[in-house]
Amino acid sequence: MNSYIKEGDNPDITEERKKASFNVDALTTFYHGGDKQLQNRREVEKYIEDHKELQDTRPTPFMSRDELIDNSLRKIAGMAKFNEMIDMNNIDRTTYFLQLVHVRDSMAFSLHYLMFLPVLNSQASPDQLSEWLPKSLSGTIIGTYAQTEMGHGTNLSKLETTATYDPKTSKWWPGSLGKFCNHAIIVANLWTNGVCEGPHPFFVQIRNLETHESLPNIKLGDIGPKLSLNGSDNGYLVFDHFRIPRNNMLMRYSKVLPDGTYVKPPNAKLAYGGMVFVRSMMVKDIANHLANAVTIATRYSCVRRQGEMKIGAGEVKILDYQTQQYRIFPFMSKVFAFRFAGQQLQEIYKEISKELKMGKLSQLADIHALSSGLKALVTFEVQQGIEQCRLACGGHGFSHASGIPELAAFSCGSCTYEGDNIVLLLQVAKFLMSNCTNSVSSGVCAYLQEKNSSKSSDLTTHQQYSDKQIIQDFEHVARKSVLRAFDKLRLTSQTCQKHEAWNRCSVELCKAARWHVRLYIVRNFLATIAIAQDELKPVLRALAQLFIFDLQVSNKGDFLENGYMKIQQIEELKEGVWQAMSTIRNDAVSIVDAFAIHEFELKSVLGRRDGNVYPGLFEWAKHSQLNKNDVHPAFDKYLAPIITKIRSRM
Ligand SMILES: CCCCCCCC/C=C\CCCCCC(=O)SCCNC(=O)CCNC(=O)[C@H](O)C(C)(C)COP(=O)(O)OP(=O)(O)OC[C@H]1O[C@@H](n2cnc3c(N)ncnc32)[C@H](O)[C@@H]1OP(=O)(O)O
Ligand SMILES: Cc1cc2nc3c(=O)[nH]c(=O)nc-3n(C[C@H](O)[C@H](O)[C@H](O)COP(=O)(O)OP(=O)(O)OC[C@H]3O[C@@H](n4cnc5c(N)ncnc54)[C@H](O)[C@@H]3O)c2cc1C
Repeated sequence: MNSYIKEGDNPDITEERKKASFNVDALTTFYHGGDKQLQNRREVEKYIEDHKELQDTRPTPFMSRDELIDNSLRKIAGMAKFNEMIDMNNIDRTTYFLQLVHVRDSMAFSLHYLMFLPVLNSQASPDQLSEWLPKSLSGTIIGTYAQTEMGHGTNLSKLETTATYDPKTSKWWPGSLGKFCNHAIIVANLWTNGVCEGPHPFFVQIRNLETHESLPNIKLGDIGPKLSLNGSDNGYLVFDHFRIPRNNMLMRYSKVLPDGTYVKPPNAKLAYGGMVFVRSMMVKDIANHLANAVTIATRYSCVRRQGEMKIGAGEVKILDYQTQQYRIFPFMSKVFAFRFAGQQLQEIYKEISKELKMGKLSQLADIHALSSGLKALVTFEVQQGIEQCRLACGGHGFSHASGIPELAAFSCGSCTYEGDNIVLLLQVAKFLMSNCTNSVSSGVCAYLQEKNSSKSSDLTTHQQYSDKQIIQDFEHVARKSVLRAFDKLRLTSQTCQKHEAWNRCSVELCKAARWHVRLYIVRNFLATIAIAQDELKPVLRALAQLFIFDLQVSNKGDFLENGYMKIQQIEELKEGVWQAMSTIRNDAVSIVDAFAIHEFELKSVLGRRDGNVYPGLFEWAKHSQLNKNDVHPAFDKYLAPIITKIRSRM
């Protein structure tokens, strides 16, 4: 019996659950990475269900900004009582606990956990750690990561905040900076002995630890309402010749000696490690936001009946329209593709950061390129997918009752923070160009050196399209795109300066970077489902085929070029798309059930597990302040006098 089926559920959604062709719990375990991860999730969910002080007092879309901040801090204060759930030895459970308490409200301490602690941990010297880490873990030190300025976020080399050894700019954007944190890791250009040594991180106290007032020569404030994340006080910080001790420069890798001598790090970019960490963590997390949106759109599409396919036969579930399936299912498949890529990226990051800690830097460029590429491509695709899921829900999708507007607003920030996506794709392109010049490329770039690649695809039918053939075809397209950009850059560089040539080729370079990342995702998706248990292979294969075939059909020009594929082969791939969607249709609700997203996270009337949407919408509307009185006071105040005057003249 499917554990998702319960008494009182909407009959349409129950009918869907009875169609499942696979074991939902088995897919949940596979999707979440095993029993231990699942147990972590269940513990956290039960814990929060049992502790009201960790829950929202009312749906957050009805809250003002002050209420959001209050709600966020109340839950943080509540969490402080439950520090048994903050276990640095069980990061997965701790991260989920933080995420399920705050969901998409972005709590006032996001940056403390997401960047301040990791950067301190990785950039501070052992002595600095022993002094600052215990207070930072206990919460007496609350920090943020303040790198971006009003005038500079991307171009770190031109940061105007200077840290002059013994010698005015504003930091702008950092989360929690405005009102709540009392410390910050400040990234500033270091000047010592009259030389600029580039961006470096500094540990800076910014508020009085007793009164919490801004320290002298520091101005702090909130930057104002944003598209989302309004539960966080993204702020500004103005330094005016603020002095800090030499020892407040994080000195694990580089140092300034008492006489001002600068000791170089093994690699200047080790100082950027915090950004690589967050980019590596973000991908799996942002894929989960797409999983939320796909869950909402899929479940709602099974309880929403609209229009008759056959006159007189009664209105159909909108998920029976092929167009509705095509709006949702490709993004359902992307949830798996991006989650598996994000999972793999976190594993790679963990391995490489161990090597970096031991001073082995050979993989630094690789992890920078991989984390930048996946962050740039996945955040953009997720933003597109959440919007399609909103559109799939029609008018109710536009209401905060659906949960989708909050998801859309939250996810789109990820295309900008932690590095603008275009800027990061250009970083991947730099990495690729340098691998084009290498005589031998290893790892993720080995395909660039393939000299005897096939001149045409040997795809026959989509049923027989093997993993090997798929990867060969994607390697062909990615290699062609990268080498075309390389040749364009080489030729352009013969007619103008290097930086101008780079700019004139930058669109092609971004296209090449995207194909490189897509190849990585496709390869990883196929490898991941190859190790799944047999009973899950059919549904996972259908999802992988949908992801891959739709990607090829949507970019058919790249596959048709130079006759690599024939139009008949593209038509064959289209058939594969329709076939995959038809296979997925009967399992759609069970696939999203397998994401096992708790109602606290989904925050959606349309996507609720029981499918009882319409009664739920009325319950939701009762929270509106406008419904406190039948006649709104503003009517009596402004409109009634005018209407009375008009009537008196009639
Ligand atoms: C659990 C997950 C939770 C997810 C979220 C939860 C919700 C929380 C809500 C909100 C959180 C928001 C957090 C956001 C925090 C921030 O936004 S922090 C600020 C982020 N800022 C950036 O990312 C700035 C982007 N700009 C840059 O990184 C650099 O300026 C640049 C890469 C664009 C350019 O670097 P630059 O040094 O100026 O010049 P280049 O010549 O391009 O690079 C020189 C060489 O250095 C290599 N490199 C560059 N960056 C890195 C790096 N990070 N790591 C390693 N190597 C790097 C680059 O490849 C060049 O190498 P070569 O010389 O060998 O080619
Ligand atoms: C929700 C949110 C939270 C944030 N939290 C923090 C935080 O906690 N700490 C922190 O330090 N920062 C934070 N930031 C700032 C964020 O990191 C920057 O906004 C981001 O790095 C982009 O930099 P920018 O704003 O300077 O954009 P810009 O670089 O000004 O981007 C504007 C446009 O210029 C283009 N562009 C810029 N440079 C180039 C180039 N070299 N080549 C081609 N095109 C280019 C971009 O592609 C983009 O289209 C946050 C931002 C947001 C939205």
